[in-house]
Amino acid sequence: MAPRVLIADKMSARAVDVLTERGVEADVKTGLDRDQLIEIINDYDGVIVRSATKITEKVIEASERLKVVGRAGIGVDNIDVKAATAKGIIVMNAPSGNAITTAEHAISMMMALARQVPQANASTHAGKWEKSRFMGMEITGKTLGIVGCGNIGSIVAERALGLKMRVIAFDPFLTDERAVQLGVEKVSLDDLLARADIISLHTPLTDKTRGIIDAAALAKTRKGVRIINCARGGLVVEADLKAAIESGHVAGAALDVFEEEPAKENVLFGMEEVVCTPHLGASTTEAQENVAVQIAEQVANYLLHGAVANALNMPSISADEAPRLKPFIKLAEQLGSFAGQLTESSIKGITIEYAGDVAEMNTKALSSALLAGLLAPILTEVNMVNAPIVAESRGMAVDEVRQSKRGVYDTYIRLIVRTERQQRSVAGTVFSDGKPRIIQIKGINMEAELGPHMLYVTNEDKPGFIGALGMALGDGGINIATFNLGRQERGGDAIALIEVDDTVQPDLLAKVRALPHVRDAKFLTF
Ligand SMILES: NC(=O)C1=CN([C@@H]2O[C@H](COP(=O)(O)OP(=O)(O)OC[C@H]3O[C@@H](n4cnc5c(N)ncnc54)[C@H](O)[C@@H]3O)[C@@H](O)[C@H]2O)C=CC1
Ligand SMILES: O=C(O)CCC(=O)C(=O)O
Repeated sequence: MAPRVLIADKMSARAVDVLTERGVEADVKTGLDRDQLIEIINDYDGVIVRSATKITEKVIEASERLKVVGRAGIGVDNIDVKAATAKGIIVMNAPSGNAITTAEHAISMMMALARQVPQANASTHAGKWEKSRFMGMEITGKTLGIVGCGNIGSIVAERALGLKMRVIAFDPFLTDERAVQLGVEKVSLDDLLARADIISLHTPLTDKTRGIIDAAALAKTRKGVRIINCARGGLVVEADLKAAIESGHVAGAALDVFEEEPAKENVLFGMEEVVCTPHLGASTTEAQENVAVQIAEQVANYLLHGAVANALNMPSISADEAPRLKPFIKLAEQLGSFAGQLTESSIKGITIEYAGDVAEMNTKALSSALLAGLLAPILTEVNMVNAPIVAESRGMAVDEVRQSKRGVYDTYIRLIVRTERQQRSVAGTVFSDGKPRIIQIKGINMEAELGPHMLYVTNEDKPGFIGALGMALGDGGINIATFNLGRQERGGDAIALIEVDDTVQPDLLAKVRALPHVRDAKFLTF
């Protein structure tokens, strides 16, 4: 029986052509509400969506037959990837097809803002001929500040340079070499805020970028600054932006994305200085055809041949090696994620040491899993398939070293990350219970299992530290699940890796950092 795929959002008809040409049955049913989708999802092996249809946990739960969810675009915010992963459903996206179009939308928004095109259009249509009302700003020679210089941000930079703008960029993971290649000046966020005439956002929405443009950030900007957001709604605190426009500090804003979408109501609606579009960044015929063809090909290849491309949650491993490799894949991802969550400047290179038995396994898959773990806290869409290419395109040197067993462990993986500022190392192994353990951090031995919520503290080995830390966490209502300690030598550098039952909020983390003998503390999730 031919596999069946549901196309649940409006997209280029080429998606249907590609599926049917390859022998996959395709049904187009758009505008379904949650219950309607739940009712029919069991009839399909695959579903392809854009951003309107939400593939929630409930939809995933209702599907016994579903094997793959395809996103005709980049962001997968509308898909519960965690729930899909838990059920063994692959989630794929089409990561590059709409980047140019979205960058062009950001440039259009900048022009519309600079010359008040939408407002002047409405006024002219109303027969007002208000020639003196609309005084614009010339773009040439102005400074554009790009926050997030990845696929889309770098295309915006290239276009802006063509418009004779000066381009500065803040992206902690932009290397000096790439900045030179693009012709942009790499700056700190504070520097960007202080210097830019126009700020354009192009980062994913992560814990670090949520609210990156808030009242505090806006207070650091030049009077008359203009803000553009064609990335994700939560990057800008909308109430703070409204206040800054009302005070006259911010001259205007152009927004394609909103904290809540579809945005039928919003605090910024109705403001003369604000230009809005309804998440149209990727809406061109060309981009929609690119992403529809790409995702249809990927979904068909998976359903017909088991080939995996651009999957966010699936390693490419053969059926034979899967059982043995699986716990080491998890270990590799955890080592990468541990280092990735701690890294705050651009990664120059990494070394992955495979020692003992693991050196004989599919280290390509392991290195991909490790890179995906390392880059996931930093980039929008990284998966085991694309992580090595992403690392390479960012000038990150990856060395693999295989060696025979050394020390007390039969086999282990060690990751060494070199950034512009420092070198960090973390090693782990898989015990006979099949569970990964961290066995060394920064050369300090320990044995720790990583849970969903971890607190990582670096400190001086001094009496009283553990009691004070336990007390601070207790006062903050945080229960400790496991407590793992290691130190270089008596009184020297020490680390604590603590599994806690709940999220450690930033104010409590600040209290932990302020404890005597503590050097730093980070909250990590796995
Ligand atoms: N409006 C629309 O219709 C569309 C919106 N998008 C959105 O645009 C955004 C960017 O997409 P891509 O360029 O493809 O992603 P990308 O992953 O290629 O680039 C993101 C960049 O942000 C940087 N970054 C990460 N954390 C940062 C931080 N804390 N501060 C500064 N920079 C940081 C990364 O280093 C990376 O260079 C995504 O949120 C995506 O979902 C994408 C397509 C269409
Ligand atoms: O499909 C769309 O219109 C939205 C595109 C988007 O936001 C994305 O690809 O991340």
